[in-house]
Amino acid sequence: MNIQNPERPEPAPVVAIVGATGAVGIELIRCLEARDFPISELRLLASARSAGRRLPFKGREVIVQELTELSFDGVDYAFFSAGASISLKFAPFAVAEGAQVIDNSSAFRMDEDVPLVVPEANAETLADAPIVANPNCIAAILTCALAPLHQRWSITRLSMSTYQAASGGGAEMMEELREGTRAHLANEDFEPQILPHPYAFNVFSHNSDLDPDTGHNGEELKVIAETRRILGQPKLPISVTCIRVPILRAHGIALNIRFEDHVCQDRIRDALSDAPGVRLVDDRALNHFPMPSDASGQEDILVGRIRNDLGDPSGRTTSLFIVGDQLLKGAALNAVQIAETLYERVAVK
Ligand SMILES: NC(=O)C1=CN([C@@H]2O[C@H](COP(=O)(O)OP(=O)(O)OC[C@H]3O[C@@H](n4cnc5c(N)ncnc54)[C@H](OP(=O)(O)O)[C@@H]3O)[C@@H](O)[C@H]2O)C=CC1
Ligand SMILES: N[C@@H](CC(=O)OP(=O)(O)O)C(=O)O
Repeated sequence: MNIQNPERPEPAPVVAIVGATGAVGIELIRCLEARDFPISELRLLASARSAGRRLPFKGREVIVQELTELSFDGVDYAFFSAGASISLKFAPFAVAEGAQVIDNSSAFRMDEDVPLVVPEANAETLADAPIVANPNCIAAILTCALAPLHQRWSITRLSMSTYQAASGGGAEMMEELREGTRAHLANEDFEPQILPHPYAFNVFSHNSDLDPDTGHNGEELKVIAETRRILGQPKLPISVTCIRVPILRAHGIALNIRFEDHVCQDRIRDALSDAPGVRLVDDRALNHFPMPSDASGQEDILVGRIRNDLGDPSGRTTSLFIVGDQLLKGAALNAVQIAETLYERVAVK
């Protein structure tokens, strides 16, 4: 398939997506199309189960191929979105073929040689490196919303609880929520397959493995480590509790930010209202604040409920609520923004 864009330098890149049939993979295809990323060939890769499936791209259908070690011949950009073990095994083959890897999994995020990038927060760290990592979805949404504050004022502590949607767990978890809800409403038995608990009309601790020493789950530990790395503050105190909620799509974060000094709420509002990738939703009169139903399918992170934390008598803590579609800014959109920046660099050389 040749889809040449006459506005861009030739030849346009060959792009591969590993995990193209997954929740993130499908959004990657949509993002590449919506943002008109220059592509001469789109190679869609997944497991043998999906080989032969057809997925739409720019008014055509692209046939999904089984991922193998030989899948990366001639590939310029390889987006990996099929889990850490697949990235660890196959990214080296993509790199060996000269491809730029942009990895959505957790495989390389804490590797010092691999930039971990949210363009709004730390674009300056996007060095030329064969693999660039896309953060955990909560870390990406959080740091995108924090960037305009972090760039102006010194943050000395973060404390948060998350409200994580089914989409964070992929296509099968979304299906489990749909099916579990349908069965619950029909008063039928339903045995969860993906999650350890009934999902419909329920709320529980994030399903990642618990660390026996700290009692934190894997998601919480990733949020702490990755947020510190993206903000360039390796010792920033962060308290986090990650919770799974029965929402199909878009994660919420109830957040308290402590600054070094008092920062007036109007200045915080001003900083957020001008920030790229952020939309202020903070209407006290209408009690309208960020919601997953407003954030789903949107590129922007919604931020609101901005107020002084009355629990901190020093007046240095601000409370707010963030909601972002983690399939977009937490994954596909962020990855495509990284690729766009890298491609622009190549194009001007
Ligand atoms: N969901 C989210 O919000 C976020 C996810 N991520 C990361 O992105 C990755 C994908 O997540 P998500 O899309 O949600 O997951 P899904 O379960 O929805 O999709 C998984 C994808 O991986 C493919 N896959 C699985 N096993 C293999 C294999 N052996 N060989 C080739 N392809 C395989 C699947 O193909 P098939 O259909 O053939 O089984 C499918 O395309 C994960 O690493 C996740 O941690 C990162 C940030 C946010
Ligand atoms: N763990 C997130 C999704 C995600 O970002 O995963 P990972 O950090 O493994 O890529 C969720 O369950 O909602």
